[in-house]
Amino acid sequence: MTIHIGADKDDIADVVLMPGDPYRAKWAAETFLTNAKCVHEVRGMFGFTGMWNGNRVTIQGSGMGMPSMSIYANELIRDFGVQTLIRIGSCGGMQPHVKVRDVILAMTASTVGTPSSTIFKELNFAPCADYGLLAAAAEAAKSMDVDVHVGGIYSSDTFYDERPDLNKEMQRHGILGVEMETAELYILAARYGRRALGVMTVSDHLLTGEALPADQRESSFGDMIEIALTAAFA
Ligand SMILES: O=P(O)(O)O[C@H]1O[C@H](CO)[C@@H](O)[C@H]1O
Ligand SMILES: O=c1cc[nH]c(=O)[nH]1
Repeated sequence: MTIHIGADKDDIADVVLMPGDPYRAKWAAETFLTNAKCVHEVRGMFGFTGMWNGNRVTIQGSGMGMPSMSIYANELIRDFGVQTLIRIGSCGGMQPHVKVRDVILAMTASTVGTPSSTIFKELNFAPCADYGLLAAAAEAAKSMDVDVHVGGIYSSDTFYDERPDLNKEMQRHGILGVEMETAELYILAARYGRRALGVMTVSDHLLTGEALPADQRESSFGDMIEIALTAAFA
């Protein structure tokens, strides 16, 4: 049990899926897992543990933004011994060929800064996905006939952006989408020798202004969850 995760150590599986939205965690657990049990609800940031295809899985909300992700990922890794962490998030599309509801597999996550920036100082560390998870997720998406893109994403510190020039530079350099957590997840996985991947569904588009409503962001992104589960146990 930690300050932010009120579960016993045995309640958390070795594989954890992490949506930003705790209600996406609830929906995913109820939809994809058998015998899903809510293992804690500290701050309403639910954790559920259940079975998928004979494998034990936890789905734990991360909250929004890298400081929140850092708290949950640190505790999952350091206190609960979690080995595989897969973000199942939403993101904004940044390229014309990336459409709303497409799935993005984040090979890398560029940032302005993360909670870990203070330790890197002048270094520009390159946060990247675990290759095995990335390859397995790409294979799963292909076999499911999902519209998937593999490439770089941008993990922003802000949702309401006062620096539109940063998004423009990311777009100019081929970045596929923007979200707010993956870079710090990749850095923590690298630091502690764990496997991590960011799988995101495009919920809105920076070029077209399209945007899905909150209820669809919570409970309709099933393809990415199936991709994440398949990759975790490939
Ligand atoms: O839908 P989630 O997983 O929370 O992800 C995205 O949505 C939130 C912003 O609305 C940020 O957390 C961003 O990363
Ligand atoms: O962080 C996010 C998430 C979804 N859409 C965005 O534009 N940004």
